[in-house]
Amino acid sequence: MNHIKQRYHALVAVKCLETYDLICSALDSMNAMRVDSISAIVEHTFVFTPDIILVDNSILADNDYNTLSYIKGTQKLSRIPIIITSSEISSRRKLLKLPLVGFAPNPLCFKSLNKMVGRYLSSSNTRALPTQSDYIDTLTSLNNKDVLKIELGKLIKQSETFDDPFSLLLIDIDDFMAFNYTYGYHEGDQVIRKVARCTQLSMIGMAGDIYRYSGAQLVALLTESGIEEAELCGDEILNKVERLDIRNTNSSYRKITISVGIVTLSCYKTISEYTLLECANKCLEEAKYLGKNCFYSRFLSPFNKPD
Ligand SMILES: Nc1nc2c(ncn2[C@@H]2O[C@H](COP(=O)(O)OP(=O)(O)OP(=O)(O)O)[C@@H](O)[C@H]2O)c(=O)[nH]1
Repeated sequence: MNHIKQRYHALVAVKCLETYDLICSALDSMNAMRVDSISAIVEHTFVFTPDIILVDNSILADNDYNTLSYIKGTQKLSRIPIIITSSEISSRRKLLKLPLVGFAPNPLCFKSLNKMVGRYLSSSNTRALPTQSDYIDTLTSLNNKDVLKIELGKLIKQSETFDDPFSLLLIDIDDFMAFNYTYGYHEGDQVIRKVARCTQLSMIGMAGDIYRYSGAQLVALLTESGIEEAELCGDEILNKVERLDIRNTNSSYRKITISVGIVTLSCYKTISEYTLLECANKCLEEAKYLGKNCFYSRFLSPFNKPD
C-alpha cells in the first residue's frame, strides 16, 4: 500500500443498516465508510480514494446515474470498481458501458458479493508504489498538496537561514458548494481549471509556484516576495477571476469570485508548515468575513507572531 493511501478502503452507499452489514461482511477485513447518497460519495472521494465503492440500488435516483458516470470519468477514480446491488441490468445499460462497474446478483447474498468484490479488486489493478503522477493533480495539472508541504518546508528553512522573505497565498473559490449544486460538478471542475489558469497568468515573471491545496483551494508560493508584491499578485488574481465573468446566481456578485488569505514571512525562526497554513486560513476567513471577492494579508516576523 502506498503512502497516499488513506483511512478507508471501501465506500458503501446504503440506506438500510442490514444491507450495510451484509456488504461489510463481504468486504472481509476492509475498513468501510458508510454514506447515504451518491453526492456524499462525490464529496468523500474528493478527500480520499477508496479501493472499492459499493452502492445499494435502493438509494439510486435517475439523475444519480450521471453522477456515477462523473465519478468514473474522473481520472483519479476511473480504476476504482463500483458494484451496484441490483440485477436489473436492462435499465442500467449506460452504466455497464463504464469500466469496472458491476451489478451484484439479486437477492444479495454474502457469498456471491464476496466473490465479486475479490474479482473486481484484482482486475482493477489497485494502486502500486507512488509515481511522479501521484504528485500531480490530474484536474489542474498543478503540483498537489504533498509537493506543497515539501516546498514549504524548504522555504521555511531558507528563510530561517538567509532571512529571505516569502509569501503564501491561499485562494478559495467563493460559494462553490452552491455552484456545484446549481450547475453540476463538471462545470465546477471547469471553474477550478480556469481559476488555476488565472493564478498562473498572474504569476508570470514572479518567482514561485502554484499548488492544488484541496477541493476548491489553491496555494501560490511566492519566493523572494515581500508583502507588497504578494498583495499586488493577490489583487491581480482577484481581478482576472472576476473578469472571467462566470455566472453564479448563488453569489451576491452574481458571478464566480475568489477570496485570498495572504501571509508573508520574514526573518521568522522556527515556524511549522502547519502554523503557516493555519495563519493563511485565518486570513482567508477574514477575507470571507469582509464580504468575499477580496484578500486579507498578514506579515509575520519575530515581532509579529501568529496568535
Ligand atoms: N466540481 C468540483 N467540486 C469540488 C472539488 N473538490 C471540492 N469540491 C467542492 O467544493 C465545495 C467547497 O465548498 P466550501 O468551500 O465548503 O464552501 P463554499 O460554498 O465555497 O462557501 P465559502 O467558502 O464560504 O464561499 C464543496 O461543495 C466540495 O464538494 C472538485 O474537484 N470539483
